[in-house]
Order: sequence, then C-alpha cells, then structure tokens
Amino acid sequence: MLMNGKWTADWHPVQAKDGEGRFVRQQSSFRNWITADGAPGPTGTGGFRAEAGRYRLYVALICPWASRTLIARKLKGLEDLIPVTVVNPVLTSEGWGFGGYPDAEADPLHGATHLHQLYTRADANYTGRATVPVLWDEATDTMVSNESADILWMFNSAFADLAPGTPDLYPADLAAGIDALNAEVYDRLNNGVYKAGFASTQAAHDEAVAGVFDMLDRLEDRLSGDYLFGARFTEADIRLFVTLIRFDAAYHGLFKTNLRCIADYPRLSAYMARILRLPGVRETVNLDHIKAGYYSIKALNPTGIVPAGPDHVTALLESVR
Ligand SMILES: N[C@@H](CCC(=O)N[C@@H](CS)C(=O)NCC(=O)O)C(=O)O
Repeated sequence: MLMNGKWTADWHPVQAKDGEGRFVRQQSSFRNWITADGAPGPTGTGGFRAEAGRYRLYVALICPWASRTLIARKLKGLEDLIPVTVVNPVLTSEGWGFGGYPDAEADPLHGATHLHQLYTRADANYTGRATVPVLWDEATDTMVSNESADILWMFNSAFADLAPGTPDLYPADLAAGIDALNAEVYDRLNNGVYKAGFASTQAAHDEAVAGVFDMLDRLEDRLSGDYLFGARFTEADIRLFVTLIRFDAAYHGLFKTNLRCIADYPRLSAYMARILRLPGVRETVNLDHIKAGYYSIKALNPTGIVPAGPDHVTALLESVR
C-alpha cells in the first residue's frame, strides 16, 4: 500500500483485521461526484460536470466492484462517452500493473506502470491501498472517485442528457428496498466471500461462510420473477450478478466457500444466465482474468497454480459469445 505517497510493502490481500481475525475492507477515499451541471455531489468537491470523453474508467476484470461500474457503463449507453483501461489481472508486489497480459492495456494518459502512480498523481501524500475501480478526470488530471457504489450511481444519473433513453437502475419507488437489499448482500455475499477467504481464524471463516450460504439460500427463495425486484432490472441485480459469476470459478475454490456451488441453485443459475445475456454484459466477464487474478493471490495460493475448470462456467460463458 501507499504511505504518505510512497509504496511501502509487498502487496498483501488482508487489509485489516479485527480482534477475532475478521477481514475488514478499507473505506474508499476519493469521493467526488460527476453531476449533470458540475455542482458538488453528496461528498467531495464540485467541478466535475458530465461531459463526453472527459472521464476514463480504470478497471480490473477480476474485480467485482470494478465490474459493477463496467456493467452500468454498458447498460447506460456510456461506452462512447467514457473510455475504459483494463489493468493486468495478476497482482504484483506493487499491486495492479498496466499491460503485459492478454487484454490488459497500457496507461494511455500518463504511461504509468502501476495503478498506485495514479493515486499519488492525484494526491502526492496519499496513504491507503491503490484499488480499482478508478474514475479519472482527464480535464483536471485527477481522480474523481475510487468507490464503485458512487460511480454506479453517477453513471445512472449524471449522464442522462448525454445518453438518454436508458433504463433507470435506481428507480425512486424502489430505492428503499434496493438500499436495504444492497446492504445485506454486500455484507453477507459480495464482501462475505472475501471475509471467508481472508479470515485469519477458523471462527471468522465459519461465521462468514454461514452468512454467504444463508444469503444465497434466501436469494434463491426470493427469486420468483426475472430479477430481484420482479420485472425491473436494477442496480441490486448488478451487485448480485458480479459475485455470482465469480463464485464457482474463484470463491468456491480459493476462498473455500464450498458448501454449495451456484450451479446447485436452479433459480440463481437461471437468473445469472439471464443477466449474462443482457446486451453488453457478457463483454464485461473475462473468465481468464478472473481465474488468473484470484489465483495470483500468493497469500492464499503460494504456487500460483490456476485450476482448469470448472467446465460448467466455461460452457456457460462460451454459450453466450
Ligand atoms: N470500496 C471499493 C473496493 C474496491 C476494491 O477493494 N478493489 C480491489 C479489487 S477487487 C482492489 O483493487 N484491491 C487492491 C488492494 O487492495 O490493494 C469499491 O467498491 O470501489
């Protein structure tokens, strides 16, 4: 991570832990908002007006948080307005790097070799981890946000005049329900799998695994329509999908969340395939990057060996090419 703008130690997945060995995720620190007119958003400073070609999104295709923003970018018709740079999925001793892997790109703006250089460019004294996604402002050459939930929200609302006619991912009448479900799905599932994988005690692992499968069981029961809120696709579906699509290929093995696979849940499997078939979504899923990335986490997989399967995930993704 970075300490006062200097890269300090080899990259390690465990960011912080509590007294019982539970994994604790870092809070995001760049919290500015792009808005339609450049007025300040709920946090940070103003001046970030929605404009075509002004902002760039940096992502890792392994990363579920980054993938949220990639899917929203597709579904909100922002592909031509907001270009994307994909980092190398294999974590290095300096965190995320640019280039050097199929479908990984160089940094087109600054020629940075590692993502942490963008953080120190935005804040020369930055202390913290250099995470994806990053939303970068090319006009003022700084970081707008490194919080995927905020970026998702901006993509849904700030660019409506530039890319009209797309579905509202956060409809006002469902907002309270979406917020409540998001909070639960985040804690037990999206971040729950990480809490299971990065637990440093058996008790912390067992607690996290119980939460993961309790949540999956309840979601399986809940799904009666096409999506979590019936016929309407919302950001809650994006947040659930990104974890489901990684589950059997990465979390089940690497994070040891192996009571069941997603393939054992008929409704969740059908739901995941339904979302995968929405126009643009399949292009955001790169199984090679997902497996290469997760299995490069040395603390959990010292040999770096990447498993061949599972076949059913490969087959599903092949069927939606
Ligand atoms: N709160 C952040 C979390 C992002 C995050 O943790 N990204 C991970 C990849 S999945 C990362 O970049 N980790 C690098 C590190 O921790 O050094 C968000 O949702 O945007």
